[in-house]
Amino acid sequence: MSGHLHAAPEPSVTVRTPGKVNLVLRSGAVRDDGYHPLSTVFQAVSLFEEVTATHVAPGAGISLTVSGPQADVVPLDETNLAWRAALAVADHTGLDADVALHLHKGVPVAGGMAGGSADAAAALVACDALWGAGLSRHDLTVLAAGLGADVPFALLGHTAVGTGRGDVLTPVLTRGEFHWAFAVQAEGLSTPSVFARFDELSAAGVSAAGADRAAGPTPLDGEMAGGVDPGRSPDPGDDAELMAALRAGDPTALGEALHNDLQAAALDLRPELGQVLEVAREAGALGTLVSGSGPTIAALARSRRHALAVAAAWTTADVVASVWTATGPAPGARITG
Ligand SMILES: C[C@@](CO)(OP(=O)(O)O)[C@H](O)COP(=O)(O)OP(=O)(O)OC[C@H]1O[C@@H](n2ccc(N)nc2=O)[C@H](O)[C@@H]1O
Ligand SMILES: Nc1ncnc2c1ncn2[C@@H]1O[C@H](COP(=O)(O)OP(=O)(O)O)[C@@H](O)[C@H]1O
Repeated sequence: MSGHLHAAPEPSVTVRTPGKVNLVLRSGAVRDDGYHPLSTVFQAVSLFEEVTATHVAPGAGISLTVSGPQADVVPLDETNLAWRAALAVADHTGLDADVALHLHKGVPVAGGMAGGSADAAAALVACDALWGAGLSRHDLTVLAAGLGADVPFALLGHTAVGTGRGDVLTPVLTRGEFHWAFAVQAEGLSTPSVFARFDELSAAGVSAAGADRAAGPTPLDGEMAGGVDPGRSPDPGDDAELMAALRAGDPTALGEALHNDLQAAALDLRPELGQVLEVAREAGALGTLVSGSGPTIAALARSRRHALAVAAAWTTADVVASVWTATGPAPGARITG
């Protein structure tokens, strides 16, 4: 007896996407559309979001559930970026937006590590696969950029330069594995409010290096003065030393090249972050900085063991809500089940 073998439609698809740290973030003056021109280097780290998309009855619409350590502070309605991602796939393809989404959150919420963006990227890939939409990588990237400046990077992963709003990506060659410790605060910071404070500080002529100095001496002092320059778009060519450190897999050189123009604004809004930076430096971190718009503090360590020692120093000093360790770079969106 012979017959056609039909692959049974998958009842659900699970996609894993990484959180990120910005190794360098330089911002120009705010544009007319409210966005800032950026020159940033993203590194994906091994803290992952997992989004499962499951078939539901036709006409059932979108539903959303969330699990993980901070699930209670994640919106469960159409403001959730994963929900918006499912709608974007349906709108683009003309398919019905019928899906049950479950998010398992492994990235700190509102911490400057782009967990919501990672959910959006995962939901794009999961809905595309579940519905058999057959979107190209290019289609997915365009939809991702429409959802948020950070979303295309969560698709791509690894390490990449971001220009434009941070959504125009160029992959960066790196060697080896870098070890990170992350200090997470009880309350997140809103990205627009940090950019708004950045604008105010820029207008007042306060440089990023000035705020860093207030939190203690750093190898970046002097070198980064004038990092806030509202007069021009930032130039990725400024980061040759960082690129060389990544290519060589040299964590000491990478630590010295870390820089974030939004750090002054985040420290201004949360002065207590100065102590978190200080504790990491005392624990021998190779470099420290605010991750993205904060308030998470990222510390680059010599090894996995050293990352754990930095995390332990934060816990002992009682200056954080939770500590996380991870390695980078990590891969972008992957279907895992
Ligand atoms: C600061 C960064 C650094 O990687 O990350 P987070 O710290 O949020 O993770 C990103 O630029 C955030 O990207 P994302 O969170 O996707 O931003 P979006 O949702 O597109 O924009 C939210 C708001 O942030 C501000 N914004 C964002 C990106 C940008 N290049 N300029 C901006 O001024 C705008 O006020 C915008 O309305
Ligand atoms: N899937 C999601 N996960 C977390 N937060 C989300 C999500 N969708 C929308 N949000 C909203 O976006 C805000 C910032 O989200 P998140 O991506 O975690 O931080 P950040 O932008 O600092 O990297 C949250 O406070 C929440 O209100």
